[in-house]
Amino acid sequence: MRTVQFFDTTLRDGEQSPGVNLSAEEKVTIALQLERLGIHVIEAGFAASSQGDLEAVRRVGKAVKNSTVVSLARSVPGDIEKAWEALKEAENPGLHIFLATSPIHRKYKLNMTREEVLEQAEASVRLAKKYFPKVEFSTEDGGRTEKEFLCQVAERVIDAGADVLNIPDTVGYLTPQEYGDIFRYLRARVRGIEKVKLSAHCHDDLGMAVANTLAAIEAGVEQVEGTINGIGERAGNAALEEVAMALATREDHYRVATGLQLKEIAKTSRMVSKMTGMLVPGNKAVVGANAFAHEAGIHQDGMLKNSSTYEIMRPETIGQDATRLVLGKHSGRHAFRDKLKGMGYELTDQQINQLFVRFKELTDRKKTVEDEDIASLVEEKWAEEEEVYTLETVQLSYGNQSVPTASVRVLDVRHQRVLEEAACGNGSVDAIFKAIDRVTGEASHLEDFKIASVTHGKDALGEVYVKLRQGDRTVQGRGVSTDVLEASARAYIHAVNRIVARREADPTAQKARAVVSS
Ligand SMILES: CC(=O)SCCNC(=O)CCNC(=O)[C@H](O)C(C)(C)COP(=O)(O)OP(=O)(O)OC[C@H]1O[C@@H](n2cnc3c(N)ncnc32)[C@H](O)[C@@H]1OP(=O)(O)O
Ligand SMILES: CC(C)C(=O)C(=O)O
Repeated sequence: MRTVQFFDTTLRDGEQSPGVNLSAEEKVTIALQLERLGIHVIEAGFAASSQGDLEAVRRVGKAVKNSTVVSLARSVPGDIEKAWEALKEAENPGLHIFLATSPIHRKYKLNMTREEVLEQAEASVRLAKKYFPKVEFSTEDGGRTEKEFLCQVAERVIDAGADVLNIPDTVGYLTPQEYGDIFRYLRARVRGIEKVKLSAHCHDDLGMAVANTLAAIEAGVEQVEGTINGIGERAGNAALEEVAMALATREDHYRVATGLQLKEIAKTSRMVSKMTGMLVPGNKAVVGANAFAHEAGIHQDGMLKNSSTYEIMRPETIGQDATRLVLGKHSGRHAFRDKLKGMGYELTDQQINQLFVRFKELTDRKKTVEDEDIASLVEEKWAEEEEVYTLETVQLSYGNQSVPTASVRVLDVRHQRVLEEAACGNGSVDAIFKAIDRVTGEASHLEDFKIASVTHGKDALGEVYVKLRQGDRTVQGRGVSTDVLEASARAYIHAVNRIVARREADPTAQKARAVVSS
Protein backbone atom coordinates (compact mmCIF):
# COMPACT_ATOMS: atom_id res chain seq x y z
CA MET A 1 0.00 0.00 0.00
CA ARG A 2 1.43 3.44 -0.84
CA THR A 3 1.68 6.17 1.77
CA VAL A 4 0.55 9.79 1.78
CA GLN A 5 2.10 12.29 4.16
CA PHE A 6 0.14 14.98 5.97
CA PHE A 7 1.25 18.61 5.95
CA ASP A 8 -0.62 20.63 8.56
CA THR A 9 -0.94 24.39 8.15
CA THR A 10 -3.29 25.12 11.07
CA LEU A 11 -0.64 27.41 12.56
CA ARG A 12 -0.16 29.36 9.31
CA ASP A 13 -3.10 29.16 6.88
CA GLY A 14 -5.43 28.27 9.79
CA GLU A 15 -4.23 31.32 11.69
CA GLN A 16 -5.15 33.42 8.65
CA SER A 17 -8.82 32.92 9.66
CA PRO A 18 -10.15 36.38 10.48
CA GLY A 19 -9.96 37.01 14.23
CA VAL A 20 -7.51 34.21 15.02
CA ASN A 21 -4.22 35.15 16.64
CA LEU A 22 -2.19 32.46 18.36
CA SER A 23 0.55 33.22 20.85
CA ALA A 24 3.90 31.44 20.65
CA GLU A 25 2.91 29.26 23.64
CA GLU A 26 -0.34 28.29 21.96
CA LYS A 27 1.48 27.45 18.74
CA VAL A 28 3.94 25.24 20.61
CA THR A 29 1.11 23.46 22.44
CA ILE A 30 -0.81 22.80 19.23
CA ALA A 31 2.36 21.77 17.37
CA LEU A 32 3.22 19.18 20.02
CA GLN A 33 -0.30 17.78 19.74
CA LEU A 34 0.05 17.67 15.92
CA GLU A 35 3.29 15.76 16.45
CA ARG A 36 1.42 13.26 18.66
CA LEU A 37 -1.19 12.93 15.92
CA GLY A 38 1.66 11.87 13.63
CA ILE A 39 1.58 14.88 11.27
CA HIS A 40 4.65 14.71 9.02
CA VAL A 41 5.13 18.41 8.26
CA ILE A 42 3.98 21.26 10.50
CA GLU A 43 3.84 24.75 9.00
CA ALA A 44 4.42 26.85 12.11
CA GLY A 45 3.91 30.32 10.61
CA PHE A 46 5.30 32.94 8.29
CA ALA A 47 8.53 34.10 9.93
CA ALA A 48 8.87 37.27 7.82
CA SER A 49 5.40 38.47 8.70
CA SER A 50 6.31 39.74 12.20
CA GLN A 51 8.91 39.42 14.91
CA GLY A 52 6.29 37.63 17.04
CA ASP A 53 5.63 35.01 14.38
CA LEU A 54 9.37 34.54 13.79
CA GLU A 55 9.74 33.82 17.51
CA ALA A 56 6.75 31.43 17.45
CA VAL A 57 8.20 29.53 14.46
CA ARG A 58 11.56 29.37 16.26
CA ARG A 59 9.99 27.92 19.40
CA VAL A 60 7.91 25.38 17.49
CA GLY A 61 11.02 24.34 15.51
CA LYS A 62 12.93 23.69 18.72
CA ALA A 63 10.09 21.94 20.55
CA VAL A 64 9.02 19.49 17.83
CA LYS A 65 11.32 16.51 17.36
CA ASN A 66 9.60 14.03 15.07
CA SER A 67 7.92 16.19 12.44
CA THR A 68 9.47 18.58 9.94
CA VAL A 69 8.75 22.18 10.89
CA VAL A 70 8.48 24.71 8.07
CA SER A 71 7.92 28.43 7.69
CA LEU A 72 6.18 30.04 4.75
CA ALA A 73 8.16 32.59 2.72
CA ARG A 74 7.54 34.69 -0.36
CA SER A 75 9.98 34.22 -3.22
CA VAL A 76 12.23 36.96 -1.94
CA PRO A 77 15.63 36.68 -0.20
CA GLY A 78 14.45 38.66 2.84
CA ASP A 79 11.64 36.19 3.64
CA ILE A 80 13.90 33.17 3.07
CA GLU A 81 16.57 34.61 5.39
CA LYS A 82 14.00 35.36 8.12
CA ALA A 83 12.71 31.81 7.87
CA TRP A 84 16.25 30.47 8.27
CA GLU A 85 16.83 32.77 11.25
CA ALA A 86 13.73 31.20 12.83
CA LEU A 87 14.50 27.59 11.99
CA LYS A 88 18.28 27.22 11.98
CA GLU A 89 18.19 25.51 15.39
CA ALA A 90 15.19 23.32 14.60
CA GLU A 91 15.50 19.53 14.72
CA ASN A 92 13.99 19.08 11.21
CA PRO A 93 13.74 22.44 9.43
CA GLY A 94 12.06 23.04 6.08
CA LEU A 95 10.99 25.96 3.95
CA HIS A 96 7.80 26.55 2.04
CA ILE A 97 8.22 29.13 -0.71
CA PHE A 98 5.40 30.33 -2.89
CA LEU A 99 4.92 32.49 -5.94
CA ALA A 100 1.66 33.00 -7.77
CA THR A 101 1.57 31.64 -11.33
CA SER A 102 -1.94 32.29 -12.64
CA PRO A 103 -2.59 34.97 -15.29
CA ILE A 104 -4.87 36.88 -12.89
CA HIS A 105 -2.23 37.01 -10.14
CA ARG A 106 0.62 37.70 -12.55
CA LYS A 107 -1.21 40.62 -14.12
CA TYR A 108 -3.00 42.26 -11.22
CA LYS A 109 -1.06 41.33 -8.12
CA LEU A 110 2.55 40.73 -9.04
CA ASN A 111 2.72 42.74 -12.26
CA MET A 112 5.16 40.15 -13.63
CA THR A 113 5.61 38.44 -16.98
CA ARG A 114 5.74 34.66 -17.29
CA GLU A 115 9.53 34.86 -17.78
CA GLU A 116 9.93 36.95 -14.61
CA VAL A 117 7.87 34.45 -12.63
CA LEU A 118 10.02 31.58 -13.92
CA GLU A 119 13.24 33.39 -13.00
CA GLN A 120 12.08 34.43 -9.54
CA ALA A 121 10.77 30.97 -8.74
CA GLU A 122 14.02 29.32 -9.74
CA ALA A 123 16.22 31.88 -7.99
CA SER A 124 14.32 31.61 -4.73
CA VAL A 125 14.49 27.81 -4.67
CA ARG A 126 18.23 27.94 -5.39
CA LEU A 127 18.74 30.40 -2.54
CA ALA A 128 16.52 28.39 -0.17
CA LYS A 129 18.46 25.21 -0.88
CA LYS A 130 21.60 26.93 0.44
CA TYR A 131 19.99 27.02 3.87
CA PHE A 132 17.31 24.33 4.11
CA PRO A 133 17.56 20.57 3.63
CA LYS A 134 13.92 20.46 2.51
CA VAL A 135 12.26 22.98 0.25
CA GLU A 136 8.69 22.98 -0.95
CA PHE A 137 7.62 25.25 -3.79
CA SER A 138 3.97 26.28 -4.22
CA THR A 139 2.50 27.71 -7.39
CA GLU A 140 -0.03 30.00 -5.73
CA ASP A 141 -3.36 29.96 -7.63
CA GLY A 142 -1.99 26.95 -9.50
CA GLY A 143 -5.57 25.81 -10.04
CA ARG A 144 -6.21 28.75 -12.39
CA THR A 145 -2.81 28.61 -14.10
CA GLU A 146 -2.33 27.58 -17.73
CA LYS A 147 -1.32 23.92 -17.59
CA GLU A 148 1.59 24.22 -19.96
CA PHE A 149 2.96 27.19 -17.93
CA LEU A 150 2.62 25.11 -14.76
CA CYS A 151 4.82 22.51 -16.44
CA GLN A 152 7.46 25.16 -17.16
CA VAL A 153 7.44 26.41 -13.56
CA ALA A 154 7.64 22.84 -12.31
CA GLU A 155 10.69 22.06 -14.45
CA ARG A 156 12.49 25.22 -13.32
CA VAL A 157 11.97 24.62 -9.59
CA ILE A 158 12.80 20.93 -9.89
CA ASP A 159 16.05 21.85 -11.64
CA ALA A 160 16.76 24.31 -8.83
CA GLY A 161 16.45 21.50 -6.26
CA ALA A 162 12.86 21.67 -4.89
CA ASP A 163 11.91 18.57 -2.89
CA VAL A 164 8.15 19.08 -2.94
CA LEU A 165 5.98 20.68 -5.63
CA ASN A 166 2.64 21.90 -4.35
CA ILE A 167 -0.14 22.94 -6.74
CA PRO A 168 -2.67 24.82 -4.62
CA ASP A 169 -6.27 25.45 -5.55
CA THR A 170 -5.87 28.75 -3.71
CA VAL A 171 -9.39 30.03 -4.29
CA GLY A 172 -11.28 26.71 -4.09
CA TYR A 173 -12.39 26.97 -7.70
CA LEU A 174 -11.77 23.57 -9.22
CA THR A 175 -13.91 20.45 -9.38
CA PRO A 176 -12.39 17.16 -8.13
CA GLN A 177 -12.02 15.88 -11.69
CA GLU A 178 -10.23 19.06 -12.84
CA TYR A 179 -7.92 19.09 -9.83
CA GLY A 180 -6.93 15.43 -10.24
CA ASP A 181 -6.31 16.03 -13.96
CA ILE A 182 -3.68 18.71 -13.20
CA PHE A 183 -1.52 16.17 -11.35
CA ARG A 184 -1.98 13.55 -14.07
CA TYR A 185 -1.02 16.18 -16.65
CA LEU A 186 2.15 17.20 -14.78
CA ARG A 187 3.21 13.62 -14.20
CA ALA A 188 2.89 12.84 -17.89
CA ARG A 189 4.78 15.92 -19.15
CA VAL A 190 7.22 17.43 -16.65
CA ARG A 191 10.85 16.47 -17.04
CA GLY A 192 12.26 15.22 -13.71
CA ILE A 193 8.82 15.07 -12.01
CA GLU A 194 9.87 11.83 -10.30
CA LYS A 195 12.42 13.84 -8.25
CA VAL A 196 9.71 15.70 -6.30
CA LYS A 197 6.85 14.80 -4.05
CA LEU A 198 3.61 16.19 -5.46
CA SER A 199 1.41 17.93 -2.93
CA ALA A 200 -2.25 19.07 -2.85
CA HIS A 201 -3.48 22.18 -1.03
CA CYS A 202 -7.20 22.93 -1.32
CA HIS A 203 -9.52 25.68 -0.14
CA ASP A 204 -13.18 25.27 0.63
CA ASP A 205 -14.83 28.21 -1.14
CA LEU A 206 -17.26 25.87 -2.92
CA GLY A 207 -17.26 23.24 -0.17
CA MET A 208 -15.05 20.91 -2.23
CA ALA A 209 -11.72 21.10 -0.38
CA VAL A 210 -11.83 17.58 1.02
CA ALA A 211 -13.27 16.08 -2.19
CA ASN A 212 -10.55 17.82 -4.22
CA THR A 213 -7.85 16.60 -1.83
CA LEU A 214 -9.10 13.03 -2.17
CA ALA A 215 -9.20 13.42 -5.96
CA ALA A 216 -5.56 14.50 -5.85
CA ILE A 217 -4.72 11.40 -3.84
CA GLU A 218 -6.43 9.29 -6.48
CA ALA A 219 -4.29 11.11 -9.04
CA GLY A 220 -1.19 9.98 -7.14
CA VAL A 221 -0.04 12.89 -4.92
CA GLU A 222 2.24 11.90 -2.06
CA GLN A 223 1.40 14.78 0.29
CA VAL A 224 -1.81 16.55 1.30
CA GLU A 225 -2.09 19.90 3.04
CA GLY A 226 -4.85 21.24 5.23
CA THR A 227 -5.83 22.28 8.70
CA ILE A 228 -7.51 20.80 11.74
CA ASN A 229 -11.27 21.50 11.70
CA GLY A 230 -10.76 22.98 8.21
CA ILE A 231 -10.09 26.46 9.57
CA GLY A 232 -8.32 28.97 7.36
CA GLU A 233 -8.53 31.95 5.04
CA ARG A 234 -12.16 32.69 3.93
CA ALA A 235 -14.13 29.38 3.89
CA GLY A 236 -11.06 27.56 5.15
CA ASN A 237 -8.83 24.69 4.05
CA ALA A 238 -9.33 20.98 3.61
CA ALA A 239 -10.10 19.51 7.04
CA LEU A 240 -7.27 17.06 7.64
CA GLU A 241 -9.29 14.93 10.09
CA GLU A 242 -11.88 14.41 7.34
CA VAL A 243 -9.25 13.44 4.79
CA ALA A 244 -7.63 11.06 7.30
CA MET A 245 -10.91 9.38 8.19
CA ALA A 246 -11.99 9.10 4.56
CA LEU A 247 -8.71 7.30 3.83
CA ALA A 248 -9.08 5.04 6.87
CA THR A 249 -12.78 4.28 6.47
CA ARG A 250 -12.54 3.73 2.72
CA GLU A 251 -9.17 2.01 2.74
CA ASP A 252 -10.75 -0.53 0.41
CA HIS A 253 -11.12 2.24 -2.16
CA TYR A 254 -8.08 4.49 -1.68
CA ARG A 255 -5.55 1.84 -0.61
CA VAL A 256 -3.40 4.48 1.07
CA ALA A 257 -1.70 4.44 4.48
CA THR A 258 -1.12 7.63 6.50
CA GLY A 259 0.67 6.47 9.66
CA LEU A 260 -1.46 8.94 11.66
CA GLN A 261 -2.49 8.23 15.25
CA LEU A 262 -6.19 8.54 14.57
CA LYS A 263 -7.01 8.30 18.29
CA GLU A 264 -5.56 11.79 18.72
CA ILE A 265 -8.02 13.40 16.28
CA ALA A 266 -10.77 14.35 18.74
CA LYS A 267 -8.32 15.84 21.24
CA THR A 268 -6.50 17.82 18.52
CA SER A 269 -9.77 19.17 17.18
CA ARG A 270 -10.90 20.29 20.66
CA MET A 271 -7.56 21.95 21.34
CA VAL A 272 -7.55 23.87 18.05
CA SER A 273 -11.15 24.94 18.54
CA LYS A 274 -10.49 26.20 22.09
CA MET A 275 -7.24 28.01 21.28
CA THR A 276 -8.45 29.66 18.08
CA GLY A 277 -11.98 30.36 19.32
CA MET A 278 -13.29 28.84 16.07
CA LEU A 279 -16.18 26.69 17.29
CA VAL A 280 -16.82 23.38 15.56
CA PRO A 281 -20.40 23.16 14.22
CA GLY A 282 -22.41 20.28 15.73
CA ASN A 283 -22.95 18.66 12.34
CA LYS A 284 -19.30 18.91 11.23
CA ALA A 285 -18.03 15.62 9.75
CA VAL A 286 -15.90 13.45 12.07
CA VAL A 287 -15.45 15.91 14.96
CA GLY A 288 -18.82 17.69 15.31
CA ALA A 289 -20.68 17.07 18.58
CA ASN A 290 -23.39 15.21 16.65
CA ALA A 291 -21.08 13.19 14.40
CA PHE A 292 -21.67 10.14 16.62
CA ALA A 293 -25.06 11.04 18.11
CA HIS A 294 -28.40 9.54 17.12
CA GLU A 295 -31.80 10.96 18.02
CA ALA A 296 -34.31 9.33 15.72
CA GLY A 297 -36.05 6.32 17.25
CA ILE A 298 -35.61 4.17 14.15
CA HIS A 299 -31.88 4.94 14.03
CA GLN A 300 -31.50 4.36 17.77
CA ASP A 301 -33.27 1.01 17.45
CA GLY A 302 -30.91 0.10 14.59
CA MET A 303 -27.86 1.22 16.59
CA LEU A 304 -28.91 -0.88 19.58
CA LYS A 305 -29.30 -3.91 17.34
CA ASN A 306 -26.05 -3.34 15.44
CA SER A 307 -24.04 -0.12 15.22
CA SER A 308 -23.09 -0.75 11.59
CA THR A 309 -26.68 0.10 10.64
CA TYR A 310 -26.05 3.83 11.06
CA GLU A 311 -22.35 4.36 11.77
CA ILE A 312 -19.56 3.97 9.24
CA MET A 313 -16.83 4.84 11.78
CA ARG A 314 -16.48 4.16 15.49
CA PRO A 315 -16.00 7.16 17.81
CA GLU A 316 -13.27 5.27 19.67
CA THR A 317 -11.19 5.30 16.47
CA ILE A 318 -10.74 9.06 16.78
CA GLY A 319 -10.51 9.02 20.59
CA GLN A 320 -14.05 10.28 21.00
CA ASP A 321 -16.46 9.27 23.76
CA ALA A 322 -18.82 6.45 22.90
CA THR A 323 -21.74 6.93 20.55
CA ARG A 324 -24.58 8.90 22.15
CA LEU A 325 -28.21 7.97 21.79
CA VAL A 326 -29.79 11.33 22.49
CA LEU A 327 -33.27 11.07 23.90
CA GLY A 328 -35.60 13.59 22.36
CA LYS A 329 -38.75 14.21 20.42
CA HIS A 330 -37.89 11.65 17.75
CA SER A 331 -36.82 8.82 20.06
CA GLY A 332 -38.65 5.53 20.47
CA ARG A 333 -39.23 2.94 23.19
CA HIS A 334 -36.13 0.86 22.44
CA ALA A 335 -33.77 3.75 23.17
CA PHE A 336 -35.84 4.86 26.16
CA ARG A 337 -35.71 1.37 27.67
CA ASP A 338 -31.96 1.19 27.01
CA LYS A 339 -31.42 4.58 28.67
CA LEU A 340 -33.37 3.52 31.78
CA LYS A 341 -31.36 0.32 31.97
CA GLY A 342 -28.12 2.26 31.55
CA MET A 343 -29.17 4.53 34.40
CA GLY A 344 -29.66 1.47 36.62
CA TYR A 345 -33.48 1.39 36.75
CA GLU A 346 -35.10 -2.01 36.62
CA LEU A 347 -38.68 -1.48 35.56
CA THR A 348 -41.50 -3.62 34.24
CA ASP A 349 -42.78 -3.23 30.68
CA GLN A 350 -45.90 -1.59 32.04
CA GLN A 351 -43.88 0.95 34.04
CA ILE A 352 -41.71 1.69 31.03
CA ASN A 353 -44.76 2.23 28.85
CA GLN A 354 -46.29 4.62 31.39
CA LEU A 355 -43.04 6.53 31.71
CA PHE A 356 -42.67 6.65 27.94
CA VAL A 357 -45.96 8.54 27.67
CA ARG A 358 -44.70 11.12 30.19
CA PHE A 359 -41.34 11.25 28.41
CA LYS A 360 -42.99 12.01 25.03
CA GLU A 361 -45.08 14.76 26.65
CA LEU A 362 -41.87 16.21 28.03
CA THR A 363 -40.08 16.16 24.67
CA ASP A 364 -42.84 18.31 23.19
CA ARG A 365 -42.03 20.98 25.74
CA LYS A 366 -38.33 20.66 26.32
CA LYS A 367 -35.54 20.93 23.72
CA THR A 368 -33.17 18.42 25.26
CA VAL A 369 -34.09 15.77 27.76
CA GLU A 370 -31.23 15.17 30.15
CA ASP A 371 -30.54 12.22 32.42
CA GLU A 372 -31.70 14.23 35.43
CA ASP A 373 -35.05 14.82 33.71
CA ILE A 374 -35.50 11.11 33.12
CA ALA A 375 -34.48 10.34 36.71
CA SER A 376 -37.13 12.79 37.88
CA LEU A 377 -39.81 11.09 35.79
CA VAL A 378 -38.84 7.70 37.20
CA GLU A 379 -38.62 8.92 40.75
CA GLU A 380 -42.03 10.52 40.42
CA LYS A 381 -43.28 6.96 40.12
CA TRP A 382 -41.07 5.48 42.82
CA ALA A 383 -42.86 3.59 45.59
CA GLU A 384 -46.04 4.49 43.79
CA GLU A 385 -49.21 3.35 45.47
CA GLU A 386 -52.07 2.42 43.25
CA GLU A 387 -53.07 5.51 41.27
CA VAL A 388 -56.52 6.51 42.47
CA TYR A 389 -56.57 9.83 40.66
CA THR A 390 -54.53 11.02 37.71
CA LEU A 391 -54.31 14.60 36.50
CA GLU A 392 -55.84 15.22 33.10
CA THR A 393 -55.81 19.02 32.81
CA VAL A 394 -55.34 22.09 34.93
CA GLN A 395 -56.47 25.56 33.86
CA LEU A 396 -55.93 28.87 35.56
CA SER A 397 -57.34 32.30 35.44
CA TYR A 398 -54.88 34.74 36.97
CA GLY A 399 -54.51 38.51 37.10
CA ASN A 400 -52.71 40.66 39.65
CA GLN A 401 -56.00 42.52 40.33
CA SER A 402 -58.29 39.46 40.40
CA VAL A 403 -58.77 36.36 42.52
CA PRO A 404 -56.95 33.38 40.96
CA THR A 405 -59.29 30.60 39.90
CA ALA A 406 -58.24 27.07 38.98
CA SER A 407 -60.24 24.33 37.33
CA VAL A 408 -58.90 20.80 37.30
CA ARG A 409 -59.97 17.69 35.52
CA VAL A 410 -58.87 14.35 36.99
CA LEU A 411 -59.50 10.77 36.09
CA ASP A 412 -60.97 8.65 38.87
CA VAL A 413 -59.03 5.57 37.80
CA ARG A 414 -61.04 3.02 39.76
CA HIS A 415 -64.35 4.09 38.31
CA GLN A 416 -62.95 5.34 35.00
CA ARG A 417 -64.84 8.63 35.47
CA VAL A 418 -63.61 12.08 34.58
CA LEU A 419 -64.26 14.57 37.38
CA GLU A 420 -64.05 18.35 37.13
CA GLU A 421 -64.05 21.09 39.74
CA ALA A 422 -63.02 24.71 40.10
CA ALA A 423 -61.98 26.79 43.09
CA CYS A 424 -60.61 30.21 43.98
CA GLY A 425 -57.55 30.69 46.16
CA ASN A 426 -55.11 33.16 47.65
CA GLY A 427 -52.76 32.44 44.80
CA SER A 428 -52.59 30.16 41.75
CA VAL A 429 -51.12 27.22 43.66
CA ASP A 430 -53.66 27.60 46.46
CA ALA A 431 -56.50 27.67 43.90
CA ILE A 432 -55.18 24.48 42.27
CA PHE A 433 -54.91 22.66 45.60
CA LYS A 434 -58.43 23.72 46.64
CA ALA A 435 -59.84 22.54 43.30
CA ILE A 436 -58.13 19.16 43.81
CA ASP A 437 -59.51 18.92 47.35
CA ARG A 438 -62.98 19.47 45.90
CA VAL A 439 -62.69 17.08 43.01
CA THR A 440 -61.25 14.26 45.13
CA GLY A 441 -63.24 15.02 48.28
CA GLU A 442 -60.00 14.57 50.25
CA ALA A 443 -59.64 17.58 52.54
CA SER A 444 -56.06 17.75 53.81
CA HIS A 445 -53.81 20.27 55.44
CA LEU A 446 -50.79 21.52 53.45
CA GLU A 447 -47.74 21.38 55.74
CA ASP A 448 -44.95 22.09 53.31
CA PHE A 449 -44.42 23.15 49.71
CA LYS A 450 -41.06 23.32 47.90
CA ILE A 451 -40.03 23.97 44.30
CA ALA A 452 -36.65 22.98 42.81
CA SER A 453 -35.27 23.16 39.31
CA VAL A 454 -34.03 19.82 37.94
CA THR A 455 -31.91 21.13 35.06
CA HIS A 456 -30.93 24.56 33.80
CA GLY A 457 -32.43 26.93 31.27
CA LYS A 458 -35.84 28.37 30.55
CA ASP A 459 -37.29 24.95 29.72
CA ALA A 460 -35.82 23.25 32.82
CA LEU A 461 -38.00 20.78 34.65
CA GLY A 462 -39.50 22.08 37.88
CA GLU A 463 -39.87 19.62 40.72
CA VAL A 464 -42.48 20.29 43.41
CA TYR A 465 -42.66 18.62 46.81
CA VAL A 466 -45.74 18.89 49.00
CA LYS A 467 -46.35 17.54 52.47
CA LEU A 468 -50.01 16.90 53.37
CA ARG A 469 -51.50 15.95 56.70
CA GLN A 470 -54.80 14.26 57.14
CA GLY A 471 -55.52 13.49 60.77
CA ASP A 472 -52.33 12.10 62.30
CA ARG A 473 -50.96 10.83 59.00
CA THR A 474 -48.49 12.84 56.98
CA VAL A 475 -47.55 12.02 53.39
CA GLN A 476 -45.28 13.53 50.81
CA GLY A 477 -46.06 14.03 47.15
CA ARG A 478 -43.79 14.88 44.25
CA GLY A 479 -44.56 16.21 40.80
CA VAL A 480 -42.43 17.14 37.81
CA SER A 481 -43.16 19.27 34.80
CA THR A 482 -41.64 22.06 32.72
CA ASP A 483 -44.47 24.17 34.24
CA VAL A 484 -44.29 24.62 38.02
CA LEU A 485 -48.08 24.99 38.36
CA GLU A 486 -48.63 21.68 36.61
CA ALA A 487 -45.84 20.17 38.74
CA SER A 488 -47.67 21.49 41.82
CA ALA A 489 -50.93 19.85 40.73
CA ARG A 490 -49.11 16.59 40.06
CA ALA A 491 -47.37 16.68 43.44
CA TYR A 492 -50.65 17.34 45.23
CA ILE A 493 -52.46 14.51 43.46
CA HIS A 494 -49.54 12.21 44.17
CA ALA A 495 -49.91 13.02 47.86
CA VAL A 496 -53.70 12.55 47.76
CA ASN A 497 -53.24 9.09 46.19
CA ARG A 498 -50.96 8.19 49.05
CA ILE A 499 -53.43 9.43 51.61
CA VAL A 500 -56.15 7.26 50.10
CA ALA A 501 -53.84 4.25 49.87
CA ARG A 502 -52.65 4.53 53.46
CA ARG A 503 -56.09 5.10 54.84
CA GLU A 504 -57.37 2.02 53.06
CA ALA A 505 -54.46 0.03 54.41
CA ASP A 506 -55.09 1.25 57.95
CA PRO A 507 -58.68 1.22 59.25
CA THR A 508 -57.88 3.71 62.06
CA ALA A 509 -57.05 6.29 59.40
CA GLN A 510 -60.63 6.09 58.13
CA LYS A 511 -61.74 7.59 61.40
CA ALA A 512 -59.24 10.42 61.19
CA ARG A 513 -60.58 11.33 57.79
CA ALA A 514 -64.07 11.50 59.12
CA VAL A 515 -62.89 13.89 61.86
CA VAL A 516 -61.02 16.18 59.38
CA SER A 517 -63.95 16.20 56.98
CA SER A 518 -66.39 17.18 59.65
C1 LIG B 1 -2.36 32.20 -0.47
C2 LIG B 1 -1.73 32.59 0.81
O1 LIG B 1 -2.26 32.27 1.82
S1 LIG B 1 -0.28 33.41 0.73
C3 LIG B 1 0.11 33.83 2.37
C4 LIG B 1 -0.67 34.96 2.83
N1 LIG B 1 -0.32 35.28 4.18
C5 LIG B 1 -0.08 36.50 4.57
O2 LIG B 1 -0.08 37.44 3.78
C6 LIG B 1 0.12 36.70 6.03
C7 LIG B 1 1.39 37.43 6.38
N2 LIG B 1 1.61 38.59 5.61
C8 LIG B 1 2.16 39.73 6.12
O3 LIG B 1 2.42 39.86 7.28
C9 LIG B 1 2.47 40.84 5.16
O4 LIG B 1 1.63 40.73 4.02
C10 LIG B 1 3.96 40.79 4.76
C11 LIG B 1 4.80 41.16 5.95
C12 LIG B 1 4.34 39.41 4.25
C13 LIG B 1 4.23 41.76 3.62
O5 LIG B 1 3.74 43.01 4.01
P1 LIG B 1 4.03 44.30 3.08
O6 LIG B 1 5.46 44.36 2.76
O7 LIG B 1 3.44 45.45 3.76
O8 LIG B 1 3.29 43.98 1.68
P2 LIG B 1 1.76 43.68 1.39
O9 LIG B 1 1.34 42.52 2.17
O10 LIG B 1 0.94 44.90 1.49
O11 LIG B 1 1.84 43.30 -0.15
C14 LIG B 1 2.46 42.11 -0.55
C15 LIG B 1 3.65 42.38 -1.46
O12 LIG B 1 4.31 41.12 -1.66
C16 LIG B 1 4.26 40.79 -3.05
N3 LIG B 1 4.13 39.36 -3.13
C17 LIG B 1 3.01 38.62 -2.94
N4 LIG B 1 3.31 37.33 -3.01
C18 LIG B 1 4.63 37.26 -3.27
C19 LIG B 1 5.50 36.17 -3.43
N5 LIG B 1 5.06 34.92 -3.34
N6 LIG B 1 6.79 36.42 -3.68
C20 LIG B 1 7.24 37.71 -3.77
N7 LIG B 1 6.45 38.77 -3.60
C21 LIG B 1 5.15 38.54 -3.36
C22 LIG B 1 3.08 41.57 -3.58
O13 LIG B 1 3.13 41.71 -4.97
C23 LIG B 1 3.24 42.86 -2.83
O14 LIG B 1 4.35 43.52 -3.41
P3 LIG B 1 4.39 45.12 -3.68
O15 LIG B 1 4.54 45.69 -2.32
O16 LIG B 1 5.59 45.28 -4.50
O17 LIG B 1 3.14 45.48 -4.35
C1 LIG C 1 0.92 29.54 0.21
C2 LIG C 1 -0.04 28.72 -0.56
C3 LIG C 1 0.28 27.29 -0.51
C4 LIG C 1 -1.42 28.90 -0.06
O1 LIG C 1 -1.71 28.98 1.09
C5 LIG C 1 -2.47 28.86 -1.08
O2 LIG C 1 -2.18 28.96 -2.26
O3 LIG C 1 -3.63 28.74 -0.67
